[in-house]
Amino acid sequence: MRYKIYVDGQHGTTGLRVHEYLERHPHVEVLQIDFEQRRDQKVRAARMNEADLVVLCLPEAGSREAVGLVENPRTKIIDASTEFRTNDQWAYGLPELSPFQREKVRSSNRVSVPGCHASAAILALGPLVREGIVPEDYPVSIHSITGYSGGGKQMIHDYEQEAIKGFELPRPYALGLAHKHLPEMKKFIGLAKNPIFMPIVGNFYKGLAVTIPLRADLLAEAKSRRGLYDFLSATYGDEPFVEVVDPDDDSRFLLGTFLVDGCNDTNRAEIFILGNDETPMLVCRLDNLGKGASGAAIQNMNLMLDLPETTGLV
Ligand SMILES: NC(=O)C1=CN([C@@H]2O[C@H](COP(=O)(O)OP(=O)(O)OC[C@H]3O[C@@H](n4cnc5c(N)ncnc54)[C@H](OP(=O)(O)O)[C@@H]3O)[C@@H](O)[C@H]2O)C=CC1
Ligand SMILES: CC(=O)N[C@@H](CCC(=O)OP(=O)(O)O)C(=O)O
Repeated sequence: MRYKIYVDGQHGTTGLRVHEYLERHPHVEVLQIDFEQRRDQKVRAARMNEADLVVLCLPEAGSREAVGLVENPRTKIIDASTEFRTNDQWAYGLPELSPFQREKVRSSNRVSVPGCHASAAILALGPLVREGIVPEDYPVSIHSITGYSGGGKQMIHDYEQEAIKGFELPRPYALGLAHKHLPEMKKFIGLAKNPIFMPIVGNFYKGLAVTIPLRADLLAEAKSRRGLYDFLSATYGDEPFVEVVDPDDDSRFLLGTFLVDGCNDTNRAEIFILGNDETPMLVCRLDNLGKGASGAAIQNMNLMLDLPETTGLV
């Protein structure tokens, strides 16, 4: 049996990538619309209500509107935007979030895809807060380096067509420290207050690494780098898409520097514990269009359709 899937926003950055995954997927049939019809509400609504599952790859307002067009009670929805991520009616699409989350996704018909920076931060820090090793009122500070495809069609255009002067250099943004991923980071890491978060966008297409330095003397339970590694690697066990890298493994660096593109073209996230025993530093890298968006959408789709979770993904 092949499930009918419709991708709304299929000509955008995330949508195109979801399409690429679906074309190689053995258990789905993709419902198409012409490029000219991509904003035609009637055509889109017809496809959505015909589908077993819809993937929304739209800005927030578009997602709100599209959800309202789905009348078929059997149509499941995955939304890639920020719109529903902290909405309790929706399952947060990070199956590795806790021992219960995979089942929650599997049994939900409304699932939101986590933000790319948020996915990396939650995977690295969430288990430590949940276990009480990092106190929930710890003053968490996070930075992230990301490729420009995270900014969608407009940012890709600005980099590749406009070649705006200044864009050849790394650019810190969200300078008011009010990035849109803060609510989901706070909620799903389990923090009492928002973390301080500042991302930097660089002159490369994709790849992302989030960094979270910790002060060992402020932890509720003393842990060396190796102690943190032991805890996190036991937490993620046999997870197919999350790897915790042994602190003695030096093979993944370039002349002592960190590579943010090390998980590109995969749905994987790698967690490193860098720094030292006094100041351990969690770093999580992923492909912002893989585990940070489109790959994650496919992983969730597999769960929601009761297919093997890794189908079509590496
Ligand atoms: N890029 C990334 O790394 C990530 C993106 N996301 C999220 O995914 C969503 C899509 O992002 P992204 O693909 O980057 O964005 P893009 O700007 O690249 O693409 C958005 C697509 O949505 C279409 N669209 C916009 N508004 C409407 C509407 N009202 N009705 C129908 N179609 C509409 C656009 O059509 P048109 O061609 O006419 O402009 C375009 O094809 C966003 O919510 C974003 O936050 C999530 C994680 C990562
Ligand atoms: C470079 C860049 O602008 N990146 C985006 C990340 C996009 C993302 O993860 O997803 P959502 O838009 O779905 O939250 C940003 O930081 O807002």
